[in-house]
Amino acid sequence: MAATATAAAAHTLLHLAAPRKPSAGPPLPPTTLRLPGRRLARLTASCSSGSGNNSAADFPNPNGILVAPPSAAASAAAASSHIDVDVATEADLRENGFRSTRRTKLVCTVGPATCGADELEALAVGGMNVARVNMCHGDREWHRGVIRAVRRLNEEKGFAVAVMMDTEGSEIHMGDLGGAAAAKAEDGEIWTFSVRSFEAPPPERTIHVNYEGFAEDVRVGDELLVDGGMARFEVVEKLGPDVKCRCTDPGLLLPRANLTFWRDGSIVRERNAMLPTISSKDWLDIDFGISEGVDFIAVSFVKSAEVINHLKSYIAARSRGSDIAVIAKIESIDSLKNLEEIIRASDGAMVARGDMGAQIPLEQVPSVQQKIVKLCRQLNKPVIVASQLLESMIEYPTPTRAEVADVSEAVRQRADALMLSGESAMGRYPEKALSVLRSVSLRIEKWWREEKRHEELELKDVSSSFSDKISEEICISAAKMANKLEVDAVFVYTNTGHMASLLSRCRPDCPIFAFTTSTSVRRRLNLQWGLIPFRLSFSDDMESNLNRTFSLLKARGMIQSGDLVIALSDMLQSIQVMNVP
Ligand SMILES: Nc1ncnc2c1ncn2[C@@H]1O[C@H](COP(=O)(O)OP(=O)(O)OP(=O)(O)O)[C@@H](O)[C@H]1O
Ligand SMILES: CC(=O)C(=O)O
Ligand SMILES: [K+]
Ligand SMILES: [Mg+2]
Repeated sequence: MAATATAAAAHTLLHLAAPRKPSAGPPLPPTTLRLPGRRLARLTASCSSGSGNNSAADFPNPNGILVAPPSAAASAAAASSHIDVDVATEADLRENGFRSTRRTKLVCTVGPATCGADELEALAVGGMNVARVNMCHGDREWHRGVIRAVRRLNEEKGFAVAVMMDTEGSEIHMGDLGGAAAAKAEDGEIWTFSVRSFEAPPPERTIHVNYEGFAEDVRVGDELLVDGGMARFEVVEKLGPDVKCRCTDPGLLLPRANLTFWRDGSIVRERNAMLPTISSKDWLDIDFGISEGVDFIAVSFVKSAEVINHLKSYIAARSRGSDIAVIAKIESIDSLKNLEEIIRASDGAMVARGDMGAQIPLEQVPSVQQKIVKLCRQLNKPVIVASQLLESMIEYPTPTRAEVADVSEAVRQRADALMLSGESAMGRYPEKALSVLRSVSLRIEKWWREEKRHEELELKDVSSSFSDKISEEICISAAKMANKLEVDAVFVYTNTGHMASLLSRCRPDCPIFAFTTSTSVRRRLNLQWGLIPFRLSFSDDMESNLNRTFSLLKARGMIQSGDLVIALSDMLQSIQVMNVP
């Protein structure tokens, strides 16, 4: 790896054998920090004449983001066919400048409000990194349509949206209300909860329950909570398969809402705990997900690491060389008991606050969230904070102050990703909700950097092999150097994505450009904090990789001469600091 430094570039190689402190290397040119954002914003504002490859991003959309018109995107892609970057990320780069691109990733649940091609495209343009489909709702044909529409969007319009399939899991929930959007339960009303199946629509004030042991297990006097307390009932009478309940807290019943029952102030779980985490229907859904090539499978109501290991071997056996990542949803008491082993076994985790809030007292949810986010970062697993982030936006076009504060806190905790549920699945303002997540993330991330609140989080060793340990130490050092030298970006060349995730774990001040040869690794990296994934074919020769990357990115106006960059690769295990020639 001879450093054939270009005359213009100060080029430092830090070899492992003879490590030198960054300050001991040849002097770097003064770090005149550029503001590529301003430069590019000006450029794009005036480049309708089409200055070279920059003409790809000239369209202000209603969200104020610059997007490529399809034809220009296609021609830009053809012009630099060796590097792929998501068009929405490229727009973010141009709008905000690359030091200020959004680091927090955004997951949107797709539902009836967003399953059309235009709505999906609007979400992709608005910054959706991952589209989630929830197998609790809709049938496989519906989900197939959504997954294929996302793939088409990626292929035809240049996005890199990943797909997450979320399993139904076998917790107790209500039926689908015979197609009604919701039902209202009023104080004092008597409702029947029954294990009978009904022809749609069910009789008035009657709710189907999916759990056969329900009528056996509840007792008169038990409290029945819908969606963790959105409505509350008391069991007054048992009549064979029917359970009569009086509404004690009025509320809205949504299709397939989760049910829990409580006795003497504790949740009743004996039989519930016997249900398998992955039901037969879930296995069929998983087969479906594998055959449709989803990027992530999120497992609902995980209880132990065992089920994650089982699923991972199942996926490996069903699809050799598959890149499907398994996300553990932390939403049950058992998952909290076995938290560390579950997260270690998984490829990532979700703080599923909806069901979690039905199983533990609500006031414990915030501290549990913080604990899970921290632990995931320690163990180098991406973590998603989910549910009710902007709940009021299901109906209203602006969030409450409290919701904005909640989103800010998740961003401040440096969670990898935030998720929309009902807001994007069936709300009235999916795009607005997404744009609130985007703008709050950007603002809080900027505030954090300006305040230089580098939290002194001591990162524990996560690697088992010596070679992985070297990678880990390189990433920690590179992130420290990046902050101290105020570099513009870290470039990482990675085949598996591992080195990119180790860098993301350090949460450096600058963005991380992650180059990988595989489209599926690239989509998977979309869930991780601060990573800007590119697809690029590269070789073992770092010198030529760098030169090629520089010229490709320069041609697209994404970097310019003089930008200060740290480059890493998982082939060479080296750190290089250089200015873009
Ligand atoms: N594919 C779909 N078809 C119809 N409605 C949907 C669909 N996906 C989501 N929804 C609606 O959006 C709401 C929120 O969706 P989401 O899947 O995030 O929530 P959830 O059902 O509470 O999640 P989970 O079951 O994983 O805990 C659902 O309650 C449902 O009403
Ligand atoms: C997302 C989810 O499953 C929950 O919050 O319960
Ligand atoms: K689910
Ligand atoms: Mg849930």
